[in-house]
Amino acid sequence: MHDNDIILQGLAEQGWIMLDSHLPQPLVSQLHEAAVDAWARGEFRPAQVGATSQPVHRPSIRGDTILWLDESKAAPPCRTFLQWAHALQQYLNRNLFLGLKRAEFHFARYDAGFGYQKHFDQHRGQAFRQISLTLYLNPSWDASGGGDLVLYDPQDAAHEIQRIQPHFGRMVLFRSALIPHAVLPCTRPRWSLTGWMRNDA
Ligand SMILES: O=C(O)CCC(=O)C(=O)O
Ligand SMILES: [Fe+2]
Repeated sequence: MHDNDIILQGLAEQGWIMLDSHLPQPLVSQLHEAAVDAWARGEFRPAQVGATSQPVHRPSIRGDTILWLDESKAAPPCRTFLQWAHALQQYLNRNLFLGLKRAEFHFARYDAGFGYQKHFDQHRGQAFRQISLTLYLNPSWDASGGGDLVLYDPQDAAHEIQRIQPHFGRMVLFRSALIPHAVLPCTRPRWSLTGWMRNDA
């Protein structure tokens, strides 16, 4: 089965899917380098939580620093990634009828000791995020690094359904409205590229 079909089937039938090595390894390496370079230049900002009108910085809830990708200014590997994501968005639209209109992505870096408490990716009263996607950018990660993504049961948010280590090149997609999830605290810096496909223009 083609990888896009696997993504489609996972999202349609269980609400989430994990893939290893879906994107070419050199591209993932270049994305990692782009993230580290931008971070070293001081371009990352503390992530915030809450409604867009009054977001707040609460590192005990959400401890990452992020950099939103801007297609017009993005480095070549970021553009390649955004183009790939756009093609996937079209494919999902043709097959899942989600009415996806745009996508937004940011690099994220969790420093040692930080994670992200259990949450949904749809903000209250703003149900625009339909598909969540995270690509992990951590060369030679192992279990001692912590930082698992934990997915919980849509029917019972106390019940874990999956723990996912943030290995290099691994990608997770899930239905933003459906899957409660958390990032466990990591023990070393944890890099990712995360974003959402949305149904607003
Ligand atoms: O990095 C991850 O594994 C997930 C991050 C996340 O849940 C988010 O940014 O909303
Ligand atoms: Fe999330």
